[in-house]
Amino acid sequence: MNYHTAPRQTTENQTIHPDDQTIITSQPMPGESNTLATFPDGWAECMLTGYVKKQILATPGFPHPIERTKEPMFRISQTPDRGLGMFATRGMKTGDLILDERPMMVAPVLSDPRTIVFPENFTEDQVLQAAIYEYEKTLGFCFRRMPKENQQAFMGLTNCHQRDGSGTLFGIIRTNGYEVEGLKDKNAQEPFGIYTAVWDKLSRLNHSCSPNVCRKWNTASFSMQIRAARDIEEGEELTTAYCAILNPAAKRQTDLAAYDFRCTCAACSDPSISDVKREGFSRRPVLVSPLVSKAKAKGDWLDPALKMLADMEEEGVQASLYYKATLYQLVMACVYMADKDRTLMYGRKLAAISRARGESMDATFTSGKKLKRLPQWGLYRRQAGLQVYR
Ligand SMILES: C[S@@+](CC[C@H](N)C(=O)[O-])C[C@H]1O[C@@H](n2cnc3c(N)ncnc32)[C@H](O)[C@@H]1O
Repeated sequence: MNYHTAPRQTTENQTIHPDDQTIITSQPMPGESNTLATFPDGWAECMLTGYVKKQILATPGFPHPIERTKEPMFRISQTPDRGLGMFATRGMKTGDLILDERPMMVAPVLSDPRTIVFPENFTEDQVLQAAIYEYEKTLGFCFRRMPKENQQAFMGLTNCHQRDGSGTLFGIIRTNGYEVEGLKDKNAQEPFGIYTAVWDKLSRLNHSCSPNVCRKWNTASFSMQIRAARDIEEGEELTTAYCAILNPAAKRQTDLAAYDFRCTCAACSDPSISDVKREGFSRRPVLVSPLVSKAKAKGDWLDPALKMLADMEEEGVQASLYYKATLYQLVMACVYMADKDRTLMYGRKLAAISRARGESMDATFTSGKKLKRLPQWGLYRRQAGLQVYR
């Protein structure tokens, strides 16, 4: 594989590389003399294309410092049955920041075998093995640039791909990597052209199909944040999702096979009820503006969304986008009913889950004054209603 190793000098960031050239670079660039002690937010050794490097450097605010919590929010310790895990060291509210961390390494999810020339008589299997061998070799260059502390932390992570020919570094990446949303090659064709990253601490999060944290990548700070997806008690294990949580249990187990464990969470242990509920979450009722629909009883506007919200909370799927969408629907129904107290109550929940997801929201639904300025606020006077489709 052809690649360019960029020196760790700040001036190196001025070098323009061709879009499709693979580069090994440190980002944010710490400069040659820095160590983790003198550059405490850390940096990632990255294997990426010239195109992605340009995107990173052009991100407004890059390199923004990472955000720190006032007190430590977690510890890493042994679980009874799933190796190490992260645990809350204090009670938290939805949206609270738990950790903002820069990765140790960023690399393509898969190396693209189409960029390598193999002997014509190679079988498909030989091509795959040779591509993995080449990829492992290139990852080695990335790895050797890491500070000693990170090399040790990286090699100490779990590797559940020790017997499938993955190679040690690739095996650790496959076990511990989270996709870095936002970094994508110019002509990305998944699974090629997308990126994954490995963290010292965040890679200790175990999986749950009812996760209690949301993850959010931020290119400006070149870091991933986790925040509480619901209220969390001190001592609770912090969990994230390694797969799409609204899929049926059987599909989730198939996706999790890549991590070499069977999920035994409540939803997987008794999927008959959970599967039906989760399937329904993605077909939630739709509310239509009162201007285009006939008046209905107020309960018809609110009850389906309230029932959906309660079911989602019982299933523990607050980290799903549909939870936020249901809350938004509830807030809008309360707006159309001119029910200020309930608008603000659900508005605060909506603001908290938006914070948890790392999505900004203005104060329209959390401040009585701002709410009055919302054009929809006056619409209830027109005596219409919200049509509910099921
Ligand atoms: C990213 S690591 C998570 C941290 C890991 N427990 C450790 O000790 O480093 C992923 C590995 O943790 C284990 N794991 C994660 N979630 C699990 C779960 N819900 N049940 C059983 N094992 C799990 C599996 O061995 C999986 O391959």
